[in-house]
Amino acid sequence: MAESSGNPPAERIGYITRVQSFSACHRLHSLRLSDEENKEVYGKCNNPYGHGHNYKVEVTVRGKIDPVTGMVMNLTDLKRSIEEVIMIPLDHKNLDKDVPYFADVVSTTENLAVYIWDNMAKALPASLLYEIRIHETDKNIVVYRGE
Ligand SMILES: Nc1nc2c(c(=O)[nH]1)N=C([C@H](O)[C@H](O)COP(=O)(O)OP(=O)(O)OP(=O)(O)O)CN2
Ligand SMILES: [Zn+2]
Repeated sequence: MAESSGNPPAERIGYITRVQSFSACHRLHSLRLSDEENKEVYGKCNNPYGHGHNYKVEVTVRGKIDPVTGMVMNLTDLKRSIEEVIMIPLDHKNLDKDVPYFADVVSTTENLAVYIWDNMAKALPASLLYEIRIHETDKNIVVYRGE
């Protein structure tokens, strides 16, 4: 039987990440630019008919490793929050037409990360959310940590 030192074990901080992919289409178009300026700024991504991505999102939470359960939080609970915050509103949707937030916000991956952060932060226990990392393509990755 391990000897207990009598002092409570030091608090250990852990980071856990759950990965979720979803498919959606969008068009990069700013209401604050003219059609010409939009074409200039966004190029092929301003195509009026849009284009799609298979986004891969990594949701990371940071917190104390509970000395009783051994968990920062139950990944099953994180999975449920991801279903509510990401899959139901975003999967197989047109971000610009089906998601009210993007009616007047350009659906860049940066803004998508902010959207997911803001809604995930409401769904999780306070101050657990650490990072949203979105792979828009194999080559384009965006990270947001609530700043
Ligand atoms: N800062 C940002 N720039 C761009 C974004 C973005 O969200 N933030 N998004 C796009 C387009 O959505 C586009 O679909 C992604 O770019 P694309 O050239 O299609 O993808 P790749 O760079 O991976 O393509 P390769 O041709 O294989 O390099 C553009 N810019
Ligand atoms: Zn795109």
